Amino acid sequence: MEKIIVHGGPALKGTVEIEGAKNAVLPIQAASILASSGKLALTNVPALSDVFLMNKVLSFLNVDVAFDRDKKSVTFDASRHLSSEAPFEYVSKMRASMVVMGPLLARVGRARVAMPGGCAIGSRPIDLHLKGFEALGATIEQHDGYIEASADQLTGANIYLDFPSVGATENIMMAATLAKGTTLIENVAREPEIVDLANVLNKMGARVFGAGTETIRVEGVATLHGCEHSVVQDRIEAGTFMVAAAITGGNVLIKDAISEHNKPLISKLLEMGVQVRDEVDGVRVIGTSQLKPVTVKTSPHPGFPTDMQPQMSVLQLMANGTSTLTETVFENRFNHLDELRRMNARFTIEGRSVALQGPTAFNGAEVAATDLRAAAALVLAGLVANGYTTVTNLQYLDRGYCDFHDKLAALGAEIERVDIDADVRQIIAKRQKSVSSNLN
Ligand SMILES: CC(=O)N[C@H]1[C@@H](OP(=O)(O)OP(=O)(O)OC[C@H]2O[C@@H](n3ccc(=O)[nH]c3=O)[C@H](O)[C@@H]2O)O[C@H](CO)[C@@H](O)[C@@H]1O
Ligand SMILES: C=C(OP(=O)(O)O)C(=O)O
Repeated sequence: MEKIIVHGGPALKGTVEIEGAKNAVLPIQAASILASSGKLALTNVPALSDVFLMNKVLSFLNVDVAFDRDKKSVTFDASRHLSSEAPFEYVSKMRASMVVMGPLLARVGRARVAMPGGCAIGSRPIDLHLKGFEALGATIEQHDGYIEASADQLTGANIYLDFPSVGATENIMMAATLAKGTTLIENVAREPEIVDLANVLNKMGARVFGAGTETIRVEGVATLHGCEHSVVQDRIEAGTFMVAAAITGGNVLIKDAISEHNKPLISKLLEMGVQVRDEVDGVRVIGTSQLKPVTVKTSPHPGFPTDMQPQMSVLQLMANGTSTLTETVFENRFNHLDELRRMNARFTIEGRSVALQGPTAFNGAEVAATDLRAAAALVLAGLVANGYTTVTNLQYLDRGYCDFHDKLAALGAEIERVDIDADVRQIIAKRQKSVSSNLN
């Protein structure tokens, strides 16, 4: 078992590099299915467990996948005959593998995908994805824990999403690229990752208009081909390092971060008294010892991102006074707070809101991550806690952060990642060696 051990104290200083966005690359990987000729060649690909898993799903579907970790690149060739089934083994591990469904329907005319379950942060239904496919003319059936969608030829339609779901927008947009006629999708998600996906689809020969606004229009084309693309920077990783700089009273340049993508977070940091400024090669964040309390409410982009909520709660707990935080996107995304309580955090939850009582003198403790951003939040609290904090369940962290502890250590944090089992194996091996040398 691996653990991160962090000793609180040092103010972070220096420059940190950000990877390509997990939430952009995953649907773009799935989009490779749409290319019946040529290769889709991606650069700025983060080495994350979710990215590896999506590569496995695509290989299973008979897409040829070549990943180069050193070059941070991956190439997909989907020109062969493709299979249409994404089994439970994958979908249960990563909900985002659902986004193969739209591309499969469009390219193969059939998709059989294991029904995704909920996860720690919420029940996460997929009704909007399915309604969209049905509107495009697909027949949807559910058997033995699988969703089966089929259509000889998808046909353009007008679709209104009840909620601007990121995954549903991506799935429907991809399905519509090869549909006959025009599809109008209203009340869509407007996240930067949607824009990145639309850019790739257009490079592949699709005709997608309006990504980044509330309405997307897709004019169907007959076929799509490969292309080259560099994945957009990860605004959530960038935001996490912004909070790390702010929380420790540090001075950090987040290289190549796009401030436009992090406006809602930056606006809250400024309100708290943190200095944030655009520089030629990124965004600089300079902390303050006098953090002011703020009110934060998550909502779909361009609102405050739910994926920054757990990290933000740690910063709010450091402010001089009571802050409030309301989670409107997921129904169960306060799990990290119970762990933070073990580190001395004081708060009161009422429904979807929490009153966070600052300032907090965090104490080091043994804590366990419950999900991806909870893992990051616990490490952040450890950066300012008295003594040592040990964070376990790092499989969650690895879904979305690459070399997180190394990047923090390079900024001056006293942090280490240890493999307890490897240490135990080493101790046993050493003992065995000394026993055998005593016997000789
Ligand atoms: C891989 C990826 O990009 N993940 C992101 C994506 O997840 P994901 O695409 O799953 O998130 P959605 O935007 O779809 O979900 C938002 C809300 O809508 C609900 N909903 C969604 C679909 C549906 O058919 N029915 C329904 O009720 C969900 O339960 C949730 O409460 O957007 C989330 C919201 O910004 C982020 O937290 C995730 O990091
Ligand atoms: C919730 C997240 O991701 P996913 O939708 O992949 O679970 C996240 O990135 O914080």
